[in-house]
Amino acid sequence: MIVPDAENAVDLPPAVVARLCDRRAGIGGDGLLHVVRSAAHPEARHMADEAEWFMDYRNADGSVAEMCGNGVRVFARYLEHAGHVTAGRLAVATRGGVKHVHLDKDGSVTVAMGRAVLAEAGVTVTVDGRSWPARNVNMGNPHAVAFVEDLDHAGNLFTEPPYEPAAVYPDGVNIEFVADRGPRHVAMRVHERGAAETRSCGTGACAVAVATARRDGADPAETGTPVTYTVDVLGGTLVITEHPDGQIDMTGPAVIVAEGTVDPAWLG
Ligand SMILES: N[C@@H](CCC[C@H](N)C(=O)O)C(=O)O
Repeated sequence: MIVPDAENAVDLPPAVVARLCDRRAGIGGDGLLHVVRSAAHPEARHMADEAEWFMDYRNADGSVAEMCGNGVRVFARYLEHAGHVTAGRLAVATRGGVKHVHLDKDGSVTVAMGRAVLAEAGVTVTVDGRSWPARNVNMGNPHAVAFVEDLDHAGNLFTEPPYEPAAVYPDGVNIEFVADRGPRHVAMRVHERGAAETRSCGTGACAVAVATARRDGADPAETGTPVTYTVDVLGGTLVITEHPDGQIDMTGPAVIVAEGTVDPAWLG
């Protein structure tokens, strides 16, 4: 859900965000993108020279997250739709730093996601009596990537699958389950921190692509050749390329599906 508020005048405490994102009592969403001018937001003022707009991202439960990969692509789509930018390249400020986005003429949106950080300390994730080791990948936000034979083995994902040691992720984690679909082609399901199962997670898809590449013995830093993975998510397909310098590009569609106004009395 996108809330335009250029001058940062709308108060969005966690309870209001959670209510707006509630699919029964509110509008419904996996998260909320508060669209604010960087200069008008205390957390983004230092990025204002580089990026005019700040994506103040909140998870569906009202918690704050560092980054949202799909969010930043649809954020750019909204800026174009509202006439703030034209197609082409633009910079968006996020809590994970400034991200460069390209609005392609074919309707797809590519974002330069930065580098993945892979940590040695992983966890073991358990669902319905099955356990898998999960790779620890940070994309600005934390991920645990588990390779499974069958995506159904991830269960219903209504609640967060238990993992240990819990201390590896003191701020919580997004958990991806990955199954092979073909050469450099995988499918994933995700349980997102602060949102439960979602139909796509962009930072998650990047974490999955990098973890899969390393599992497959592919490292662009070593070969000097970019590596591209197609990642199927429940909501569609994302294409992830890791370059020799570690930079990751993510491409996929971004569509605004509806617009409306919220009754301020309800919001109050
Ligand atoms: N739930 C995530 C933030 C949102 C990630 C997102 N869906 C994406 O597309 O990257 C978190 O708390 O880190």
